[in-house]
This record gives sequence, structure tokens and C-alpha cells, in this order.
Amino acid sequence: MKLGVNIDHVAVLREARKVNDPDILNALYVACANGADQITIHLREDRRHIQDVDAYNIMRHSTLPVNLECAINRDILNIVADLKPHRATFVPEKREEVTTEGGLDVFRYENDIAYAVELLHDYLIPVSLFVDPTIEAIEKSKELGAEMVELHTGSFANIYAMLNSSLSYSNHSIKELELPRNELAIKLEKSIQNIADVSAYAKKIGLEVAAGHGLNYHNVSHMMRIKEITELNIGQSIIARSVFSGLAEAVKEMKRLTTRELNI
Ligand SMILES: CC(=O)[C@@H](O)C(O)COP(=O)(O)O
Ligand SMILES: NCC(=O)COP(=O)(O)O
Repeated sequence: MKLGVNIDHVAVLREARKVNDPDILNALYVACANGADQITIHLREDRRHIQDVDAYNIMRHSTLPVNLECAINRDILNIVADLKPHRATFVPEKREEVTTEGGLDVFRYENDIAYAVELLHDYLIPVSLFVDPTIEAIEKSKELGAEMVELHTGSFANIYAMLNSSLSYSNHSIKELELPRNELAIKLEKSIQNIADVSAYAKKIGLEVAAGHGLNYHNVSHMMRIKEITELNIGQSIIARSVFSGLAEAVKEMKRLTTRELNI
């Protein structure tokens, strides 16, 4: 399994104070040296975490491939074409959201996506689409020319957290998931099975399959059992753990949990 470490959340901390500390390049070096297979960053339209200068510095200094997440916005696409990351992942963005809430609407924005895929292909940048795990979204992603899809695992992660953590007792409890435990358990099983089915279909039609959003040290084992998923992009939980263990240990531990036994 390829582990993409998303280092955005180091910049979240820096931007909270509008200072130059913590330094995103330190996070890059530590992630590269401790088991990441790829660096993932998200250059948001509102620049709430990663800034343009960070993206250029990361491209210049990363010893690993860089997966750049971005919205389909002409200004951002021009920056991406100039940066030439190893891959671009198109994601939806809403200014007022706390985090990326759902997958890209590949039907509503099909013309914009097709244009953006072609543009980046002209610069030899492969494209992945960050979509909800549905067969329809996968078929459309293929039709739009993407090489890869990243399945949005946020919904799975929310159900998992409401069932298996103290989230439901906190201020951030998810109202629509305040359900009896047996119902949550059934929902979780269905969500995992759906991700597995959609992954198998994506692979069958020739797409590479990644997954990400809300994955952590507890729930990631469920994604590890889906053999068609070959890449996980994980950020928030790694940076959260690093507050207590340091980033090197946090990356190493996630790498350990996302390593499949070699079948020799
Ligand atoms: C698209 C996606 O899932 C991520 O990029 C991510 O979780 C980090 O950034 P945000 O929290 O800004 O969505
Ligand atoms: N595309 C998902 C990603 O990069 C990381 O998401 P998260 O682990 O920060 O929720």
C-alpha cells in the first residue's frame, strides 16, 4: 500500500497564528524520512493552510512524488500547470466548509472537469478525481479521462467514529448519525462493503484506486482489507498524533499499519 502523507494540517497550525512556525518544510523532511511514499497537499482557493510558496518549496525539496489536491478553478489550474506535481487530484471546495465534505460532482461539472483533465494532460500531469464511492461516479471519472480515483472515505470514517469513539458525546457529534449502536454497526458494514464493491469496479474498468479522508490509526485496517485500493492519503490523524508522539513516530506507525505482508 502506498502511504500519501498529507501535511496540510501543519500549515493549519501555522496559519492559525499567521507566523512562520511550524515550518512546513520540516514536516516534509520528517515525513519523507520516516515511511511516507508520497506527499499530499491541498492548495485551497482560500489558502487556509498551504500557500503558493509552500507548494513551490515542497515541489523543489520533496524526495517523494507530490500529489497536489485542488479545485477546478482556472487560476489554481495555471499554478498546477506551472508546479507540475507528479499527480493532481481534483476535489470539490466550498468556502464555508470545515473540511472537504463530499466527492466531486462529476455530473454537474463534467465539462469543466474534462477541460481541466485535458489541460493537465497537456503538461503530462496525471489526474485523479476525488469522488464519493458510487459506481456512477466511477464510470463518469473514466469517461472524463482520469487515470485514477480517490474514494472519499469521510462518510465511512464518520460512522466508525460515532460507533467506536466518544464523538457522539462531544460537541461535534454528527446529528444524523445519532442512532442506536446496532443500526450504526449495520451502516458501517454496508459502507465498507460499498467501498469494496466500488473499488473492485474501478479497478476492473482500468482506474487506479486510492482512498482518503478521515482515515486514522483505528479505522484504517478496514481499508487495508480491500485489495484494489493501492494508495491511502492520510493527514489529520497523523498530524494530530504527532502532537503527542512527534511526527516521525506518527508517520512510522501509520506506515506499519498500512504495510501489507509481502506474499513471497
Ligand atoms: C480533499 C481532502 O480530503 C483533503 O485535502 C483534506 O482532508 C485536507 O484538507 P481540508 O481539511 O482542507 O479538506
Ligand atoms: N484526500 C484525503 C487527504 O489528503 C487527507 O485527508 P485527512 O486525513 O486529512 O482527512
